[in-house]
Amino acid sequence: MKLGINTYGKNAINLSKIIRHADHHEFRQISVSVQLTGDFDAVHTHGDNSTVLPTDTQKNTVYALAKEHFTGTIEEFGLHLAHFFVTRNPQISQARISIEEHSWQRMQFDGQAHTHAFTGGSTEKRTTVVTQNAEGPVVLSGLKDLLLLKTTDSGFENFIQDEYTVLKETADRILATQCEATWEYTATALDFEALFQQIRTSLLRTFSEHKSLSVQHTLYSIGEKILQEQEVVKEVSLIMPNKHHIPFNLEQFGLENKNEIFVATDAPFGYITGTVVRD
Ligand SMILES: O=c1[nH]c(=O)c2[nH]c(=O)[nH]c2[nH]1
Repeated sequence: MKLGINTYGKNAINLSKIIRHADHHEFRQISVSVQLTGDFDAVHTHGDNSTVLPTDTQKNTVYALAKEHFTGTIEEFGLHLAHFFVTRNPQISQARISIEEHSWQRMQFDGQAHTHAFTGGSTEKRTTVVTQNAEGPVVLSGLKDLLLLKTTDSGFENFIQDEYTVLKETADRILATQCEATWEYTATALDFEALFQQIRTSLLRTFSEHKSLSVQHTLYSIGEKILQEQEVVKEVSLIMPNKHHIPFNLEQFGLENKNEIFVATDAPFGYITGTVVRD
């Protein structure tokens, strides 16, 4: 017997930061997960902890480095953390830093941005996964739990009809999803803030404008557009569950449902995933 693939680290390190400017505050809230890979055979086979950087220390390192180094994007902070763990510990061959950022919006009153009060509650999170090993760092960025819905320009027709098919073809349905998108960058010295905003806007624009023949069709179109617009993106992966909205049967009450009244169902749901790559 021998040890196979193994990793260890601290998950869900919950960190908030106030960045205090003279006339206003910024507020950031992130969750960081550290996953380390390396030569840890003796740790497992002999209980030899001499090479173990405790997960508690990993957590403390994240808080301590946040003071100086979490000043910009989560990608930059992830790059700093991954570099720190790999360069200080020869036994660690790879550090993988995952960060999710919660969205807090500054309150606005009469067109004036409040200096230190925010609203939260949006499900959407910005994400990054930075992996550093002997080949250098790689940055994947993305977003998750972005709720999207459109009320037309979506249909689903011409699918297989067999003895178990009851689904009606439709040329006009609600398209709704809880989108997760991840894209891989080809470089690490990038304006991650500007790129994120451009890619997110592109995703929303394609979702809204696309004449969708299926979720799969829209997924591909979103990925294709991002790759056309952004040279520094190598590939785009999307997870787009189909959040079904089923027309409610009003005929039982002598009423006609002109595609106006629906029941949103939680489960089961269609689960559509795909990666769009360059040729
Ligand atoms: O966009 C869709 N893709 C499917 O594969 C599918 N299957 C289904 O029942 N409804 C849908 N909708």
